[in-house]
Amino acid sequence: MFPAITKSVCRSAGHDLQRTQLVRHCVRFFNGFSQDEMPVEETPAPRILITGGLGQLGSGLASLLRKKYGADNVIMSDIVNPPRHVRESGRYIYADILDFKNLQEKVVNEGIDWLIHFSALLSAVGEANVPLAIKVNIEGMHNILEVSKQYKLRVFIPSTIGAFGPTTPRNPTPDLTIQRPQTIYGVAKVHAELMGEYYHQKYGLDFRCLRFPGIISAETPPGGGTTDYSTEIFHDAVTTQRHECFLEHDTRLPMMYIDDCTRATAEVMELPEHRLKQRVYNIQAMSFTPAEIYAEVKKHVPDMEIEYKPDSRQAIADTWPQVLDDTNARLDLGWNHEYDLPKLVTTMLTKIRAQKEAKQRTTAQMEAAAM
Ligand SMILES: NC(=O)C1=CN([C@@H]2O[C@H](COP(=O)(O)OP(=O)(O)OC[C@H]3O[C@@H](n4cnc5c(N)ncnc54)[C@H](O)[C@@H]3O)[C@@H](O)[C@H]2O)C=CC1
Ligand SMILES: CC(=O)[C@H](N)C(=O)O
Repeated sequence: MFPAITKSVCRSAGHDLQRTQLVRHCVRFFNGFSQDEMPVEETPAPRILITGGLGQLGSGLASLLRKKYGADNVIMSDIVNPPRHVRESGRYIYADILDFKNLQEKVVNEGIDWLIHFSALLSAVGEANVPLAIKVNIEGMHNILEVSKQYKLRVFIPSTIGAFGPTTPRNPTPDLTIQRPQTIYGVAKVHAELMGEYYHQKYGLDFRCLRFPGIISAETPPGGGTTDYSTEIFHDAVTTQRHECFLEHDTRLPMMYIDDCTRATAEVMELPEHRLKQRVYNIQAMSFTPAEIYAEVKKHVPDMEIEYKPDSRQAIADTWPQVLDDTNARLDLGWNHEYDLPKLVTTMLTKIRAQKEAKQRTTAQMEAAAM
């Protein structure tokens, strides 16, 4: 259809081929190509912006994408001051998703191609501050879609098991089913799924979305959700050997280790657009109850104790799926999880024990230096 962009075309336009950013703009200017359509040998690394990067999911994804595309091409952003290790690990900028002009400025100045939108208020935090959740999760998301449309970005907005409600079939929950969530978090996510699909159909926006289960990570703490117990239990296992669980022993929920989640995100972003047969996919790794994860942890920490004290999060969990049906993601995207419950437990305990030992060594060194 279009002639392939050639180096001589770029050179004749006076652009420096070493600078991938200019090549990309040059390509778009001359040919109107999307990155998918460009000849592979000419495809420069995408420039990627992650919003809400200081949350549970951002750092792991940034680190994976930086290994693939180079540290300079992956820009983390958020509205809070980053800890030192984040500042030292690559580019970090301030980006408030509620400020549209600020977003436009960042996208243009940084030459962004892919936008990974992680800013959000999670389920429990959202219920505690509904007006702020509406602002961040709905108005902020509108800004993300608009800026992505305006600058023809490939955009990823994650959805969640929280996008389903009590009338949804819970085991298994298919991609296309009843969605009547009862939290503002869930309502906003259904809205994001529908808006993304609408922008795709009306404007051709390259919107991609995976519905994640509860995510479990050692390096970054969870941000105030209904599935947070599944990360907290590991920290308690390594410190006090006692966990007070805010869900009932038999509350089954879909869960996933962070490495599977970040890999899934990178993989869905990398696929050529024609591979996507739908814009929103469920992905599943494992499902367990608090009693089941406790039993698995106890194999490694025999003194571990658990007490069940359900709080307001129980009512939320009771409306969510127990198992997601991710057949379509496995067929269309080649999705496959690597972590099951036993592998999750050994990995988390090993990592958190190592963190604890490193902290103890640092404290000992500081005390020795102060003497
Ligand atoms: N963590 C999980 O278990 C799951 C997460 N997801 C989704 O993945 C995405 C990332 O989740 P997490 O990292 O866990 O969230 P998180 O709550 O840990 O982090 C969200 C980040 O958004 C930032 N933020 C808040 N207001 C902002 C604003 N106005 N502008 C820019 N940034 C702002 C916060 O400072 C925070 O660092 C969210 O969309 C969430 O709904 C989906 C399913 C499961
Ligand atoms: C499953 C999620 O979306 C999140 N962890 C939450 O519990 O709110």
